Amino acid sequence: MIDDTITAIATALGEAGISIIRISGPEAINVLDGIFRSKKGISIKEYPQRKMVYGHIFDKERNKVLDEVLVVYMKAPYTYTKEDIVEINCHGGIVPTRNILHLVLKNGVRMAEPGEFTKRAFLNGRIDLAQAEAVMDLISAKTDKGFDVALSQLEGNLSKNVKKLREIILETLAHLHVSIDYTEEDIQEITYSQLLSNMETIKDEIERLLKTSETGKIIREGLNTVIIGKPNVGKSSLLNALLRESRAIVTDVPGTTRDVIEEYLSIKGIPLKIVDTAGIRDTEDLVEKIGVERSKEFFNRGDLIILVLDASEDLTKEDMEIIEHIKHRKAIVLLNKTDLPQRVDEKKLEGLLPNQRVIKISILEEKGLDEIEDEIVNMVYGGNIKSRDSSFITNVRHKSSLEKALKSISDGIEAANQNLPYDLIEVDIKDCYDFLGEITGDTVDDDIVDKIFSNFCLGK
Ligand SMILES: Nc1nc2c(c(=O)[nH]1)N(C=O)[C@@H](CNc1ccc(C(=O)N[C@@H](CCC(=O)O)C(=O)O)cc1)CN2
Ligand SMILES: Nc1nc2c(ncn2[C@@H]2O[C@H](COP(=O)(O)OP(=O)(O)OP(=O)(O)O)[C@@H](O)[C@H]2O)c(=O)[nH]1
Repeated sequence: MIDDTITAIATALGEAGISIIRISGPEAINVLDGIFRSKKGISIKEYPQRKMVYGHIFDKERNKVLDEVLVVYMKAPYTYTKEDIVEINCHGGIVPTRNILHLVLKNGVRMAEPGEFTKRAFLNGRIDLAQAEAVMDLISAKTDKGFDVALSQLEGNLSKNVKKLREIILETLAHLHVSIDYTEEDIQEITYSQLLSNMETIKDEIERLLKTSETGKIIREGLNTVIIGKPNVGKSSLLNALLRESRAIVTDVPGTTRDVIEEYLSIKGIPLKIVDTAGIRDTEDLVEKIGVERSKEFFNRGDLIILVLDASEDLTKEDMEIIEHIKHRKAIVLLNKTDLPQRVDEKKLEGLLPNQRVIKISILEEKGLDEIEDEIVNMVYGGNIKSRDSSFITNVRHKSSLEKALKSISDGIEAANQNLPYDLIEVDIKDCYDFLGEITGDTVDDDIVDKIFSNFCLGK
């Protein structure tokens, strides 16, 4: 049982309309009662819970009004933490917020650790571990899609899938158990073929979930995208067009993009971390050379390569070299400047790069940009096109638990295929069950739980 009372500033510190100081725990209402003066001069305890009450925060020791506020008291267990909660809404800004926090801390309340409110919601059983992690993802989401996926997980959609799966496993384990020690007569024994069929179903579902993790990772972390091409083909112009604002320098002198520029943008909700490299070429200029080295490094690390070619000029040796390098990479080829007389044979180009889409564009005339965006969306969702809804594995911890569960169930299947004794298979199935339980936090060590919440922000 958690019996201390915690507090934190729930809003970002700085000049703002209002700030919220949150208090959770058994002493919350007593603490508020000691520092709050309602307009009518009656105790906050006389007001109904979950109603905003107007008044002032008063420091008795200093005989000083700290701020004009609105406060609310929410009674356990129907609150965020399932404990008594008090929220003080004061004026935004560092001074009143800090002063009120200090006053609360002087009244026997302890400063909350990062994520402690949400941790209490988990420990008190309002949400499971995957849902708690989703809270953090909600806050850190950079795009609509990232937010939607996190919200769906907070609502328990991932947890529901995992729980369903664990129920099937538990049922299989029950059948297996009677087959091993013949105790309970009302549960039927299981044959090897039934066992195998059950395990295959479990394996399929785990694999299905795992397949969503590639897209899930991109939704959460962004797609590392590298824009590559010779000088002057229009790389910076492309970046600007995608950003719809000019942050990279655009000129017609080759080599203006000296180093690597990184930008974040969102394409139909998919976060892209775009790197605009210094033109890949041989150069005598040292500064440029460093840029070029870094370009190559980024090129090797990118998840997606966007090669820009100038359609109005013949392909050069440098172009051919880059083309050779991207043959086996996830790449999109853009034939730019198609507003000018065309000298590049696109059929020949498509022949050189049979696995990549070649898209004709003119950044100058703003043609082909939609097609680029559509192609990126298709590449990201790829095999997951059916699951364009919001169910994705976005969390590496969940992915790793699923991988371990998959390994266990695969071991079990192999054992059953060899007609090995049931009690050996039982161990694999039980492992699979436990690994899946790590996701929802049913089977997870305290130190892992602590580590997860320590990455949360203060006040959440
Ligand atoms: N002022 C304020 N705004 C906030 C929050 C908060 O804690 N305080 N939230 C937090 O970060 C988010 C909302 N999330 C919440 C989730 C659950 C409960 C809650 O009280 N749940 C109870 C009762 C639900 C009900 O009334 O039906 C429960 O689940 O039992 C409150 C907020 C966003 N906005
Ligand atoms: N005609 C035409 N010119 C374009 C088009 N796109 C870009 N340009 C021009 O091409 C020149 C080079 O564009 P940049 O975007 O600076 O090219 P870059 O590849 O980033 O060049 P570096 O920084 O040297 O690597 C500029 O004068 C652009 O205005 C296009 O679609 N058509």
